[in-house]
Amino acid sequence: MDNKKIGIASDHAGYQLKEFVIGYLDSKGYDVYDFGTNSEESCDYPDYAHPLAEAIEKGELPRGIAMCGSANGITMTLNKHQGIRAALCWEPEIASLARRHNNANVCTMPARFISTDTAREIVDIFLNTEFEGGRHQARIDKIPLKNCGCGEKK
Ligand SMILES: O=C(CO)[C@H](O)[C@H](O)[C@H](O)COP(=O)(O)O
Repeated sequence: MDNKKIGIASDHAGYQLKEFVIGYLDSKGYDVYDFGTNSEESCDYPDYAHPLAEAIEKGELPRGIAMCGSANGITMTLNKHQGIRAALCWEPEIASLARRHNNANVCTMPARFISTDTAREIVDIFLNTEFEGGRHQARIDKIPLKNCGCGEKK
């Protein structure tokens, strides 16, 4: 998979930050796939989060970045997809842990609560930090309901 490919999505609240991050990724030579939204006109984050998640699940893109106002709604939506591990990153150390311990494949950011400088730092860490595996892989393997030993197992 081409590690220079990255998907990005936001709602209206995340639009300005999305445009900033696209410009930053372009300047670093990333191949950015923009799933919208395309303005600050009010919209619904699931309409943009689901297509991004599907592209990652299908293997068309290795990872993504997404933002809404608080990042809660877009993170909740992305994590409905079995192949997505979206982590809400509001500061750099959380972004590092999201990669090292959680092998996050989508970084989400709360556009209304972080600066562009912080967002740039979070993006750099998310894109350049390796997963540590080991005990963390064993934990990730238990995230799907079918592997957790609880109610949904048939
Ligand atoms: O933060 C969000 C969801 O978790 C969204 O960005 C919404 O925009 C947020 O809920 C605020 O909604 P509003 O329509 O922008 O007031």
